[in-house]
Amino acid sequence: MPAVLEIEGLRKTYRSRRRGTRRALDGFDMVVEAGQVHGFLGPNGSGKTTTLRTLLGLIRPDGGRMELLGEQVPAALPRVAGRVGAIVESPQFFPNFSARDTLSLLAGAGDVPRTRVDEVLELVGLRERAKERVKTYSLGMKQRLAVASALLKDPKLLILDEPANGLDPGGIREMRSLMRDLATSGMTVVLSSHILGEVQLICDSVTIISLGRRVAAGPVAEVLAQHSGGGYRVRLEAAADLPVAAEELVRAGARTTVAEDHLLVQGVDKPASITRTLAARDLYVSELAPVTVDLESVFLELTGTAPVPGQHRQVDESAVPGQTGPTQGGWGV
Ligand SMILES: Nc1ncnc2c1ncn2[C@@H]1O[C@H](COP(=O)(O)OP(=O)(O)OP(=O)(O)O)[C@@H](O)[C@H]1O
Repeated sequence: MPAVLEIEGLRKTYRSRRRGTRRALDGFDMVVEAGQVHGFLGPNGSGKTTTLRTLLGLIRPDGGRMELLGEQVPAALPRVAGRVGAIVESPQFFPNFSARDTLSLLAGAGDVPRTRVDEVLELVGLRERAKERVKTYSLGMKQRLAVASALLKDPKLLILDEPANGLDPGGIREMRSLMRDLATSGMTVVLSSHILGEVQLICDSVTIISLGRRVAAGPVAEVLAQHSGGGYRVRLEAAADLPVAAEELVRAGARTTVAEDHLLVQGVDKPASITRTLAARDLYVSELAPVTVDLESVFLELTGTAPVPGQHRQVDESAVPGQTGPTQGGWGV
């Protein structure tokens, strides 16, 4: 399978008087093969958005090589832009326009035949409600409208930054089947996400980024198999004791990671040694279970941090300068 997205040694350091120097990407590599749904995973601030925005020419990198659809970017962006659809910011729509008006306007601006508007409305499941005003739409419908806008040019590659963000379980399910349908139709989909269970369900392959570097990549099953280190999930009667308990277990020789409400403990031969170590310090275990390996535990092991729901985006993230109109976040139309 040819690669439709290839990044090698990407580097980016932000320098600002107010926030000082921050190295966002530190020699990052990524490869996405054609026809896949590829999950791009990483904790808050690990460099996902910087990567996607750099690929799309919205940020200038300090070094590295990037290719989209076999052409070097940013130099070839004017040539490849028509074949890449992307949503990297929350799109803004005119609230009094309908979905059809919104897409017709974008189609007109992007030299896209009007017949494509009905096609994409059908694809994202908005045809029935296409004449209603956007302000009456649920968040899930607005997300689907955003995807529809990115699909207008019938892209070969679709890049979505946190497409399931803020959606209820029904909306997430709809987004999941939409991604799968698009991949079945031959499109390659790259989605950044912190909803790991979701990624495990819909993605063929993943790249995990931590502190601006790739820490794991490959087909989901392979990444899981390579990191089947197992271990135990440990909960305590008082969650406030987790950091102290982690210190004790590390002192006793176990590899221990602190998550929001539990510890992941690895490198112990018997679970009894965990309870014994902790009880000796008056720390009482309320639950101790072997970890079945899923993406969440691999992610935790590799990045040392649990994804925090609802905190995937930097609150201080700056807007893309110079973008106006109904789809601020849309690109490639
Ligand atoms: N405009 C900016 N100026 C200065 N630092 C920035 C800027 N944008 C991002 N950063 C910093 O660069 C690092 C990577 O941020 P980035 O937004 O790419 O991560 P992310 O993985 O997308 O995180 P999130 O999931 O929270 O959006 C973070 O330390 C962040 O604070």
